[in-house]
Amino acid sequence: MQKPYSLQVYKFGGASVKDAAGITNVVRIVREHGAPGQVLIVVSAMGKTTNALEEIYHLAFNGQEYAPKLAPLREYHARVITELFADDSAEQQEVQAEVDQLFSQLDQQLASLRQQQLHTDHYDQYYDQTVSVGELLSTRIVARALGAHWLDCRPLLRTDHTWREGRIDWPTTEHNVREHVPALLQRGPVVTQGFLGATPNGQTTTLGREGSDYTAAIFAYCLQAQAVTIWKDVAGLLNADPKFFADTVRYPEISYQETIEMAYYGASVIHPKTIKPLALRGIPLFVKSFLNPTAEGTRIGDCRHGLLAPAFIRKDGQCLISFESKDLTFISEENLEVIFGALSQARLKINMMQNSAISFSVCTDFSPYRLEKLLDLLRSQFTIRYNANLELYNIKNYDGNSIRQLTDGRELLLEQRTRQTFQFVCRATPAPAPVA
Ligand SMILES: Nc1ncnc2c1ncn2[C@@H]1O[C@H](COP(=O)(O)OP(=O)(O)O)[C@@H](O)[C@H]1O
Ligand SMILES: N[C@@H](CC(=O)OP(=O)(O)O)C(=O)O
Repeated sequence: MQKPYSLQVYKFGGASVKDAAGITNVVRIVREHGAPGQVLIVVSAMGKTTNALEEIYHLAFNGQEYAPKLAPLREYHARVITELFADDSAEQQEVQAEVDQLFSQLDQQLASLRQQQLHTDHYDQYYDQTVSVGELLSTRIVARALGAHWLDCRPLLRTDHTWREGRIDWPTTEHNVREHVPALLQRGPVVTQGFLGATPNGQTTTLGREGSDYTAAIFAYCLQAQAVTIWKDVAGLLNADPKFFADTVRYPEISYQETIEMAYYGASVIHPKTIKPLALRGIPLFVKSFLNPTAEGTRIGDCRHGLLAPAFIRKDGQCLISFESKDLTFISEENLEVIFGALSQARLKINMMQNSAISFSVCTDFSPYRLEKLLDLLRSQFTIRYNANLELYNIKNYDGNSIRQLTDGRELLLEQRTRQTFQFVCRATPAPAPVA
């Protein structure tokens, strides 16, 4: 397909903009290592800001004191601004004023939430209105440091009302992006927020934790970009998370299909929804190191390759839930329909499942609110037991050796294998050091 714009989309995550030195490095990458042509830069909240906002929001929602947690976040942003811009310069004052305004609005919102004592059904909706401020803050600072145009992505990225996991309305989003963004790009680099969208009536939504990679893919799809580069603190897409596994190997090139599966199973380096829009328009995705921007990294695209080194994917914070019929009746299609319906209503995603004659087990991400909702829906019909604080491991392209490396010494609570993937759930313990 003819690409009308020679556009690169860059995505910088929280780790790359965690402090003033990081933001200076981002500016250097865009200026010195950027490809010729236009560039759209998608930025996440600084460092662990989203986690901090989640905690602050949780306190306010539950009527608790949040101010002692909000103050350090405000100071953190102010410190970065002080270090990044010349003392008393106009740009320092302007960006500080923008950030002050966002913090004041946030404080008002939190104070009102704290008073209201809303039902937990509203938790996800107000979460989006609150936690989204992290990206508004970071992009104000990064845009100013780059001398780039700041773009509020929310009026463009239209979603439905699925709070915390807004589903993109593609035709409207594509129309909006194509109508507004090309003219801005002609004038220079544009900085916008990852992770955010908005409903038709303008309420902010978020796209799921770590969703900024997906935002980069959405813009790239709509604008038919040449490529997307996500800048990470690792050398590329590796066969395991180096924070938990020793001797990892980098994939220099890997197909969309392999990557989508790794991301789906929980390789947190790429948000799982990122790949599909890029694959649909044949846009390559580069994973590169912001610590070593000239290094090769990984190219993800429409390619063929031989057998890859086994990939080890670990997902923590898991919960194994077992349902048993109360009267020893078999787990039938009718029972499964009820269970699946309740899981969907409670917004619990199945990561692995298995059934036997009178019992059905699912492994999901642990969320106390959602689990409580599921129990409310099903406890009259089933005996339900669950274990939390578990880990789910997937070995893609496994062999006997890789299975032994990971399973030896562990008590497996659930296990399954297909031709390409070996999966198991076990209790959380320090991970062994396999690979290579
Ligand atoms: N297969 C993998 N290859 C590389 N990194 C991985 C992999 N799986 C998990 N990771 C983790 O992903 C991290 C980078 O992703 P993330 O922290 O989400 O980046 P950012 O927030 O900056 O976008 C790495 O530091 C690494 O610990
Ligand atoms: N800030 C959001 C969105 C995101 O994608 O962040 P990061 O790129 O740092 O993973 C989060 O932490 O979930």
